[in-house]
Amino acid sequence: MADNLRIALAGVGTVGAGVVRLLEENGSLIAKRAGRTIEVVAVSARDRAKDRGVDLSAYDWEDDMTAFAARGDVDVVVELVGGSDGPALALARKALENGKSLVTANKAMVAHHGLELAQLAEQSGAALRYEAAVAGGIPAIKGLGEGAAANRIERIYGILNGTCNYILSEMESTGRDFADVLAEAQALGYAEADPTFDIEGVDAAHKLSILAALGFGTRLDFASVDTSGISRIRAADIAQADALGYVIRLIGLADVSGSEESLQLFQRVAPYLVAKDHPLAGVSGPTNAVVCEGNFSGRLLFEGAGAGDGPTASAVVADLIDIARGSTPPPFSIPVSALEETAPADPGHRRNRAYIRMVVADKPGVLAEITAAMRDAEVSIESFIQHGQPDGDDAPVLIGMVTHESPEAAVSKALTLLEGSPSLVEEPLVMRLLR
Ligand SMILES: NC(=O)C1=CN([C@@H]2O[C@H](COP(=O)(O)OP(=O)(O)OC[C@H]3O[C@@H](n4cnc5c(N)ncnc54)[C@H](O)[C@@H]3O)[C@@H](O)[C@H]2O)C=CC1
Ligand SMILES: N[C@@H](CC=O)C(=O)O
Ligand code: NA
Repeated sequence: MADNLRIALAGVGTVGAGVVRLLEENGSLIAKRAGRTIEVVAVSARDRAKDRGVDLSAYDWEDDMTAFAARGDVDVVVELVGGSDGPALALARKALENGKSLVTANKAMVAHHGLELAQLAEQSGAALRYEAAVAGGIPAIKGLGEGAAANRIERIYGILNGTCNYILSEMESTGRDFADVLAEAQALGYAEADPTFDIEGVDAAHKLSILAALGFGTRLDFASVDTSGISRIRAADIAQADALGYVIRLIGLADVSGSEESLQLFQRVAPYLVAKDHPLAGVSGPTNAVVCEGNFSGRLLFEGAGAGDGPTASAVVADLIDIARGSTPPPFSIPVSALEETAPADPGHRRNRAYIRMVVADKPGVLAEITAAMRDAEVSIESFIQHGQPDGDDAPVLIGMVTHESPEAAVSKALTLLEGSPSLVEEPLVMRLLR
């Protein structure tokens, strides 16, 4: 290996340009800490002529980024393109097969193909690092995989998507519309190329599945994450949650249960009501927070910027510094062959309090019908809010109720009993209360 750590950058968008800027500005400090200079050798992106606010003229340009995998003057390929498959995956596979280390911010690719890539890295002796893929600038991968390595991790949860957190907290503090705030999050560089990945919870599910594999030592299982997003949340839900003493946050939550021979993995991404005095309630804007509970460390909380060019570049370069130092543990902390198989846990027995929002016809008997369904499903209601309807006597009304703690299966049963009822103008929305 040459004295300098020679890197090739695939993708020079929000994060890639941030990496170039960071290496320019902090290069000599980083060289001292890493023990050698991190040198950009070549770059590749879709449009060579685009103004990115950084000068790329000193670097070789490759139109085809997969060429990096074959270059003798490249030690590490840094993949900042995105997409679970396509050119990013082709490059990642080739680079690792050829023994080049890979640093990536691509959670979609790691969630879908992380085990295959980790195996390729094990076979060729290359490093695979993905700190930027989970919770942006927060050292969550390092914290969980190294800092908490002595613990059995029992539960991981947190706020894993900056775009959704920005949207929810802006709606909360300004009363602005969902669409306006989403456009702003996109302009600020927080959102994915396809923002439905953010708002429908998929991006957070990618990250949660990675954290679960790393923290629990289980095989990655993105497909079984129970995923819902924030697109159905209205200003009225935020106002009702506020009146009840809660804020709404998109939460990722995972735990393992059962015996070593039959482990069950629970993974969910969904909007939750978070009590205003809970540490996650104060997390606003594009900030993320990751909580892990270790059997000796107790609760660890990592908080910081989850999206944006600077923080994400900081995580990418931290991985490069580890590679330059030769300090790279296995991608999932233990060899892929030692990761435990799990089955998806059945959430029906989980006991929660839940907020249920319904939009109902404003006519006699509707509330009786709803409360009868709750009674028949053995769900008891703790509080209930109904707002007056400004649009006239016949317009539908929005009601919100909070249940006492009950099994999720019971709430599902109540909603099944109400299915098809002419009293319900739209499908009810259930948000659980975070414990
Ligand atoms: N923006 C953020 O705050 C964060 C982004 N990430 C991840 O980092 C990666 C990059 O994200 P951004 O920089 O935001 O994206 P971006 O869209 O700003 O940049 C993507 C770059 O890849 C290039 N590219 C895309 N498709 C290509 C193709 N088919 N062939 C050649 N070049 C191609 C584009 O020209 C551009 O230079 C993604 O995996 C994203 O999920 C991770 C954490 C935070
Ligand atoms: N789109 C993502 C970017 C970082 O992972 C987010 O909003 O969190
Ligand atoms: Na991170």
